[in-house]
Amino acid sequence: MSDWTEKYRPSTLAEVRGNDKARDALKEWADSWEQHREAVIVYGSPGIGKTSAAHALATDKGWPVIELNASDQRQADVIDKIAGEAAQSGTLTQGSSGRRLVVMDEADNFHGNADYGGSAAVTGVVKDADQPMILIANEFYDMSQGLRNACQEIEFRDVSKRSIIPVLRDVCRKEGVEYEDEALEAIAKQTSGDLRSAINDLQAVAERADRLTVDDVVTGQRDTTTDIFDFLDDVIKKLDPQAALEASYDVDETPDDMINWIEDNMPKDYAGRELADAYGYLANADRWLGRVRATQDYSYWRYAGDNMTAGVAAARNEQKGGWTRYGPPSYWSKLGRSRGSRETRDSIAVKIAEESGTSIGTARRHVLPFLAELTHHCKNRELTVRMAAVYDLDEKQVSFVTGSGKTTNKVQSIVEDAQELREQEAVEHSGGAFEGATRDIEDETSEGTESETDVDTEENAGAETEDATETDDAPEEESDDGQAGLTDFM
Ligand SMILES: Nc1ncnc2c1ncn2[C@@H]1O[C@H](COP(=O)(O)OP(=O)(O)OP(=O)(O)O)[C@@H](O)[C@H]1O
Repeated sequence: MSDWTEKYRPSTLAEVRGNDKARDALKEWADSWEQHREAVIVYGSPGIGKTSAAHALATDKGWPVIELNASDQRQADVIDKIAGEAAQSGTLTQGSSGRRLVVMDEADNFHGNADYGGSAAVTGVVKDADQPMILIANEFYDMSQGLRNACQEIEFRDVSKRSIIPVLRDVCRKEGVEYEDEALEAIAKQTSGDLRSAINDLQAVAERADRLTVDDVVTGQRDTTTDIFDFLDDVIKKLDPQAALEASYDVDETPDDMINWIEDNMPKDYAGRELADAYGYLANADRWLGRVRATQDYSYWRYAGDNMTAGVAAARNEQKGGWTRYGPPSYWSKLGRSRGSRETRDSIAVKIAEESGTSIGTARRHVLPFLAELTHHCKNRELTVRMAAVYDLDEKQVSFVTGSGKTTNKVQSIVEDAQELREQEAVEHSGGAFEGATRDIEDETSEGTESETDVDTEENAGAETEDATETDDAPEEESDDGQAGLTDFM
């Protein structure tokens, strides 16, 4: 079955749903471009129609599109060249007033890239561009001030449930899928504003059931991983190195996530020499990913990709068959997929760091996976409540750590109980149960290296040292007052 989000991508602005004001503003920007000649930043959450709107606008105006992608067009000269071409071909073309619409995706990915001249180069291009240019971004304030000042801005908001449901209904009718209204409601609700995910979920459920019912939707988890399972089977068992590499282009995972999937599943089929060789390739891939993080030069992704796909396939030296139960990488499956989940993760790490006196990096890399394991699906409710209380976590954060749905009563009631516990403890003044435990982890694991700088801002670093001294006064074990410390549950 083809991808419904592509099949039903709006082709004209009129088909872009739920963002009428933004849509009109975009049209107005384009119509008046000859007068103001400014670029525009279109920003908002993923999957709400920003890219679609840009392309639909181009169709409506009869402007051919030139696409720039921030992750592979990092260096100033590449950007200059392409923008130059856009400008040039524009003046040579007949019809459509010779205009080209330059669309730059992921325009907020340039930040912190000063060494490469990324942000400055884009700002330069934006100022000099002789063509209408749309920059698409998730986070407006992740872009440099210079860039923001040089552009107009249009915010796309999350698509409301009220706008999502008719889109889903339409797709069902066109696909001849029968549905319960409640099923569509449930999909719209669980994807909170992200229309692309809603359509994806709809398709996933429709592939399993003849008639969509609420039960199908509620029991069927978000089915975004089907592809990766097929892909794992291909890389690990079937394809030659070249084909394995090519197969990876169709998988909707970043190399950072993909390596975790491969690393966790490959040993289920590989053994001995081939296992050792495959790990060698994964180690190479990991080194390249490290270089990407250090330099923000995303062109290195391809070397990481080569190693983790073609390399792993090349390490295979005997026929593989049968069916293997692949699984999502334990902890990583919950992380890093999107900016949203990274932000949630980092917000939790900050709280852990503040409470426990660890660094934010340690909190994220070592404490958080540990908490995730212990509170998995809130099975140990008491412990989950304590965790939520100690770190003052909200529903979103609890659901992130435990992997339980945020809207379930379970998570809500845990957060309520945690709140109560906090209030009680404020009265009793009895210190955090997790402090000793997280400090132990810090002691065992801290290597002092901090290559990721995304959340470790100076402000946070300040908080870190302050809290570290506080924690030193805290007792190592906390169980004597009847409140179990984290270590007591292990
Ligand atoms: N407002 C919308 N109206 C109609 N369809 C939409 C809308 N938003 C999203 N979609 C559907 O979701 C798909 C993805 O949307 P699109 O790529 O435009 O989102 P985006 O906001 O640009 O996301 P990203 O920031 O991840 O690129 C579209 O192909 C379309 O099927």
